[in-house]
Amino acid sequence: MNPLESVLSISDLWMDYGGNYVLRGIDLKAGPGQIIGYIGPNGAGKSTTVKIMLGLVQGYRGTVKLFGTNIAEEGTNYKRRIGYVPETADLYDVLTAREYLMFMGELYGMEAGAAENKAMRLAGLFGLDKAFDSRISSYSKGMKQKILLISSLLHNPDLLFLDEPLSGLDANSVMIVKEIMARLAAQGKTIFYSSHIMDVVEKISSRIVLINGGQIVADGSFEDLRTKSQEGTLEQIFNQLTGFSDHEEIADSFVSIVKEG
Ligand SMILES: Nc1ncnc2c1ncn2[C@@H]1O[C@H](COP(=O)(O)OP(=O)(O)OP(=O)(O)O)[C@@H](O)[C@H]1O
Repeated sequence: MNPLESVLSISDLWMDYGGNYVLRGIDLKAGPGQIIGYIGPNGAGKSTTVKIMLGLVQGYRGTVKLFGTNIAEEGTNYKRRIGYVPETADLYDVLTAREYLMFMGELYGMEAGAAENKAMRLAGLFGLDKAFDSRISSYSKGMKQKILLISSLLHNPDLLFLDEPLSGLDANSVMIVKEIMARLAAQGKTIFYSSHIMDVVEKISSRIVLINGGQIVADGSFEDLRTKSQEGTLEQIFNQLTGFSDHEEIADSFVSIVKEG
């Protein structure tokens, strides 16, 4: 198999909800060591693509292969090699971090003691040692996000789906997580990174895939995209490729309505 398709291969992926097409022929292949910035406007179809790959959404047309296996034909074994940080997570927040992470580790097939030990050391590196036995419901937004990141990585997955992984993190933690991602990619992990924070995507992605209206409208390194679009920043490229130039007009109208007596 071509190493550049060996982790993930999506061919002609279509998905509709009651006749409303949200994915229109997505073709995407990825290999080890890539950090793919998967971006697009709200409702473009990013989460739907990711949820299909995770086996959470059925009823699509096309072929999705992970690690060379068609996910429609295999059981759930391939999921052991996947980690996922969802945009909004329902953490079982009556549990403590220790209980939650042990539970997650066991779901991924880890032995309880091994999961506990690894979770405790990872939480310590995120400064969560003192809170490790407190209920997650008492955690701040950033602390919860750190737990999600740990739980996505506990089983050492080869493919990571991260949806706004830096959400709620302070500047120091953001730096740590960016470094972690770069190191994981250097070890051959594949990272699928969805975010609306364009300057971070621009910096950390080795490849950027822009989806609009359920179709891929750009795929390449930031430098490739910049050369093609003749724009300076990823934010400008994003606006150009999604045909958006009305921000000032919309802001004017918004503020004038706000000002109404
Ligand atoms: N279960 C569902 N039933 C009906 N429509 C859905 C369902 N899930 C998603 N959609 C629609 O599919 C389209 C794509 O949604 P999706 O969540 O994939 O977008 P997204 O690119 O992840 O957006 P965002 O940036 O807002 O997270 C949207 O129009 C959404 O309303």
